[in-house]
Amino acid sequence: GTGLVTATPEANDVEYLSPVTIGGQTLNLDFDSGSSDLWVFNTQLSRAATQGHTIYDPTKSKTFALMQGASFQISYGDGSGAAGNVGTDTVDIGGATVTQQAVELATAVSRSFVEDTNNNGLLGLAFSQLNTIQPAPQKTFFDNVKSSLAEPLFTADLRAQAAGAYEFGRVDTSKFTGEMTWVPVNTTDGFWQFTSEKFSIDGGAPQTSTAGAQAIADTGTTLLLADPAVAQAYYAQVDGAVDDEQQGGFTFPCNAQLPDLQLDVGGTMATVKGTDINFAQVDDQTCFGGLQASPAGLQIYGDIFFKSNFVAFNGGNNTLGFAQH
Ligand SMILES: O=C(CCCl)NNC1=[NH+]CCN1
Repeated sequence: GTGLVTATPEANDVEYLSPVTIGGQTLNLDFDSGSSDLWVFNTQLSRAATQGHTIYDPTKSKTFALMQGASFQISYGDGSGAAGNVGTDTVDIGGATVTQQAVELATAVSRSFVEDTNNNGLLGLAFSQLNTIQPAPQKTFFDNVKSSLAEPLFTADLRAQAAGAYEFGRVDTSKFTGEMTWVPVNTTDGFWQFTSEKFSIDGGAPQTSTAGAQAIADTGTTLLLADPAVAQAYYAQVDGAVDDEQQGGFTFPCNAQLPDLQLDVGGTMATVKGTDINFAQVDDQTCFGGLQASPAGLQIYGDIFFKSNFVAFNGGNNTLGFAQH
């Protein structure tokens, strides 16, 4: 089978939310290819924490079962996190269905999740080895649904300030232009990880940032966090750009002409449109860059990258497909 859901951007495209039906109850969740837990806001959380949120009530589901003695605790690259207990229930995403999917019920969530009232939980789409359930890690929705899909893959079609889609089981070739390039994924760390060591600016001469530099395809991260050499070289081409510690990264005059950026994905260059690199206004003249330096050694290609690139995640042969859209 297949499954298709809309991916609706929040303000400033900070994240994208998609409807998921759990035991007959539909919540909007953030699909996150950079983590591997499915957790939801639910009736166990305090009234203060759930104010404004849509919550899952396991007592109202005919198909819910508690996973005795199981718990989870997750923290994300941005410092946010959640923890709680675990059950199983029937999970449906646009027609693709898993019975007895591990559904993690938060009993504590960090402030940023409480404040983001459109976000009612996360659905992890990285590899199951990263699942945080104890005493025994559980499989992601994609791992569970994969064998029932027409093709063992899902695609992310995220758009700048417009509705996009996640699709399970097929590559809709009408969603992109040109050819799709497939690259091998290194699953050792549990991410959709690939080599990305070259870059060019506005189609200029390719430069190497760091030999062997790795990147992950991460729909759960808002920005494009690249090797510091990439960010330095890019903003050197933008008049008035500065690395502003107070703002927490590179800013530039909002009327700046932003060049396109090419990044290699497993050896083939993918383009990130300059227009997508203007992330958000931070004061009347100043804008904050969608491209920033990655703090760790790992590059994290988040939603900014996906706005220019349609990406297919193939769990059958552990490859990633990229195409401009
Ligand atoms: O945690 C990460 C980075 C993995 Cl290296 N991505 N996923 C995510 N979910 C919420 C914030 N960020």
